Amino acid sequence: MTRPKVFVARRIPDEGLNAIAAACDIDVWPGQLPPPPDELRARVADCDGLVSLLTDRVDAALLAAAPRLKVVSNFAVGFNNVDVPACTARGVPVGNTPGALTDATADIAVTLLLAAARRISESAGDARAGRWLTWEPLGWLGQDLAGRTLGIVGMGRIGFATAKRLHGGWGMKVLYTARGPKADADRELGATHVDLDELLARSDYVSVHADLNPTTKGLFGAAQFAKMKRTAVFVNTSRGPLVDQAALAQALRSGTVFAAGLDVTDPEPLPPDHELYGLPNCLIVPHIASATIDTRNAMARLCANNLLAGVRGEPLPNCVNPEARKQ
Ligand SMILES: NC(=O)C1=CN([C@@H]2O[C@H](COP(=O)(O)OP(=O)(O)OC[C@H]3O[C@@H](n4cnc5c(N)ncnc54)[C@H](OP(=O)(O)O)[C@@H]3O)[C@@H](O)[C@H]2O)C=CC1
Ligand SMILES: O=CC(=O)O
Repeated sequence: MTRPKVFVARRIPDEGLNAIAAACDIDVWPGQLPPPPDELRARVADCDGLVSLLTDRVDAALLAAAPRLKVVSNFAVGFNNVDVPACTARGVPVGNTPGALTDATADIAVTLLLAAARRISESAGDARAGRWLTWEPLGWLGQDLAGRTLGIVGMGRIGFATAKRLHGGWGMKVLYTARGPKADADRELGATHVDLDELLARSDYVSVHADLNPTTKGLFGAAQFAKMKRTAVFVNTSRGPLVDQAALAQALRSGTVFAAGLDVTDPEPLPPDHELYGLPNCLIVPHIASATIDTRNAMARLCANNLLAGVRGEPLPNCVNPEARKQ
């Protein structure tokens, strides 16, 4: 019996790779950088399965180049890099890795929020550069967290985990947006579902967790930053395109908002000369929210399970388009 052929678009942890290799012939892209689109298309041409990363665009052109493709297993919970309707139309199920990275991502949201509020990046840079001259009564003053109001934009898995940490640890009051009220957040965190304008006006901290979709692209522009408190801290661990970065830079420069912490930008990587890097009240880390050893191993296991189910024609354990199997 011929073994399924699978292209893995980057080296992922061995726990996932070995499970796939035990059942399939695998071709692993060896580069640190993603395969260019034409190379990706060429590599999947005779494949039954694809392991894609959030840096790989899976679109109609790729599907057309891969007539045998039975499954796309995305090594991420976000799947905005995949044209899901095109996959569904071709009958190709798309897998993702929900839950495995919820805690790690919520930890980074809290880290960014605390670090931006307390000016950690700026003050550490000053210390390293010899600008720590004495204990300063008015130096490096930041914002408190205890008892303040947290606004969660997108109360899904990661939004909830972030709110739980900040409500439980710092007694923060929680406001949130989502497409509807969330009974667990209301019950467990005493949270309140509000519209975005109210959330922006009332929150001391705004943490963004909504997925990138047509309703969230460009959700944060100059008008939204203007509605926030001048003492507010803005955190984004979701996706860069939710934010108009020029508007954010202007808001940070002018003191319209106090500080920002970003794990995601648009584009990624952000060019080293980008204006946001020049702002002392903007802390940027390179999309590391799921980057712990255990989390990446857990993602690799979920990713392999999705891939293997797909090449066998079985339902994926975590599928974003289960309707694809009916095509
Ligand atoms: N930086 C990183 O490394 C990581 C980033 N991520 C990002 O975080 C995102 C969220 O992940 P996860 O929590 O697991 O996903 P979920 O699907 O559980 O949460 C997404 C939430 O966004 C809400 N939402 C969608 N559109 C809107 C809108 N217009 N206004 C308000 N809320 C909206 C959804 O609301 P509803 O429930 O009502 O539909 C849902 O609750 C991922 O899609 C990914 O982009 C995830 C992991 C790591
Ligand atoms: O950004 C990471 C993801 O898993 O989504």
